[in-house]
Amino acid sequence: MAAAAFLCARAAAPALLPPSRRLHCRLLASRVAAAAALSSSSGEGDGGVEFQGKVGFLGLGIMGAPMASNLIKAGCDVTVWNRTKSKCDPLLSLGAKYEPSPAEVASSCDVTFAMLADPQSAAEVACGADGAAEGLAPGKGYVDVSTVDGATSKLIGERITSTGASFLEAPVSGSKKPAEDGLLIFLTAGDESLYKRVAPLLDVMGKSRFYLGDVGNGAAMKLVVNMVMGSMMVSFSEGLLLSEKVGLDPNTLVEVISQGAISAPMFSLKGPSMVKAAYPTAFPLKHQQKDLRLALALAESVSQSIPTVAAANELYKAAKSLGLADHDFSAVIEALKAKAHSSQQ
Ligand SMILES: NC(=O)C1=CN([C@@H]2O[C@H](COP(=O)(O)OP(=O)(O)OC[C@H]3O[C@@H](n4cnc5c(N)ncnc54)[C@H](OP(=O)(O)O)[C@@H]3O)[C@@H](O)[C@H]2O)C=CC1
Ligand SMILES: O=CCCC(=O)O
Repeated sequence: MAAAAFLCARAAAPALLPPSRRLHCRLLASRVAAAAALSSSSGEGDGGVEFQGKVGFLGLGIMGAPMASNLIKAGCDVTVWNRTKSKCDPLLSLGAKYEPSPAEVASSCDVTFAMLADPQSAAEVACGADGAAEGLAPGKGYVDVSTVDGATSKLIGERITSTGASFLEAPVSGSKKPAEDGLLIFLTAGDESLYKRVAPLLDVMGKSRFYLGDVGNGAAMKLVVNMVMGSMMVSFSEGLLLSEKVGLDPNTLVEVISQGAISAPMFSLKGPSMVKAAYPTAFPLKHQQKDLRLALALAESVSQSIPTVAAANELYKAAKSLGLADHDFSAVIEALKAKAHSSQQ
């Protein structure tokens, strides 16, 4: 059965909240104006929207740090934890509190977000020793925004709900810059009341949110989006290299693409630095390859053939073996260059 889905753009968010709700997390200044405009029609008298409760954040990498930072800047009471403790320091300077384990964060907060690297780390932080589940209890919520497969998400969800707490999966579309700008797209599934409860927080960190039904649907949507993105990047890389080889200026190709039907922000954003063989990391190549691996398993589970993705995955694997795992995923072009070089010899 197709998942029931609904989308809420940010400006519509305050209308979801009962007028009586008094939440303690003030929205960013830019959002207060939108909230105030809506509050006059929804009956909210104070012109602001607040979240009631303390917010935990586990995992302060490229994505987690700016997301937590936006919550703090919006006035939320945020407690952080990261495996490498030093990454907490910039957040502590902004006013965050620190707890020494995921369990202690979850126990001291009403809602805890997790933004971890992969299925293994997401499961470990949620369900392992001193993991978040050990600090959860009825009335609390756990929101996993990492990109994982549906089976891992379900496993995490079962452990979380066994404590009496609620679980929402909410992977994000959008990279480092949208995370910094509070413009992510949340692909949520799981407990719908938790979804409604954390909506004001999602609206601080993102520009839109989809509720997709049962746990697993958010993970699946995210993997489908990222498998398209990973294949697009490979195709774009092939185009850049071919244009150069036949004597065209690849910068002109980037410009031509930007004006036509296949225009995409990703090409305009990454193209100019790819031409210069520079790959400043926004989305690490190792995570893109992880997502292709998970998308291939998802396709296999329903006997769907995705040969383009399978071919793209091999190139990302080759790029990893060239030592490019921590570079931006656009560095996959280097695997194509290496292939061309070895076939010339
Ligand atoms: N970067 C992007 O553009 C986007 C990424 N994503 C997804 O978001 C997630 C995070 O991505 P991103 O922030 O880029 O990744 P990073 O690699 O920058 O951060 C990964 C985080 O996971 C933590 N971590 C890794 N392994 C463990 C472990 N075994 N135990 C505890 N913590 C661990 C890291 O801790 P430590 O600091 O100690 O290493 C760090 O906090 C991934 O699932 C990714 O696919 C989704 C959308 C966009
Ligand atoms: O998972 C990473 C997604 C990156 C993006 O959407 O730009």
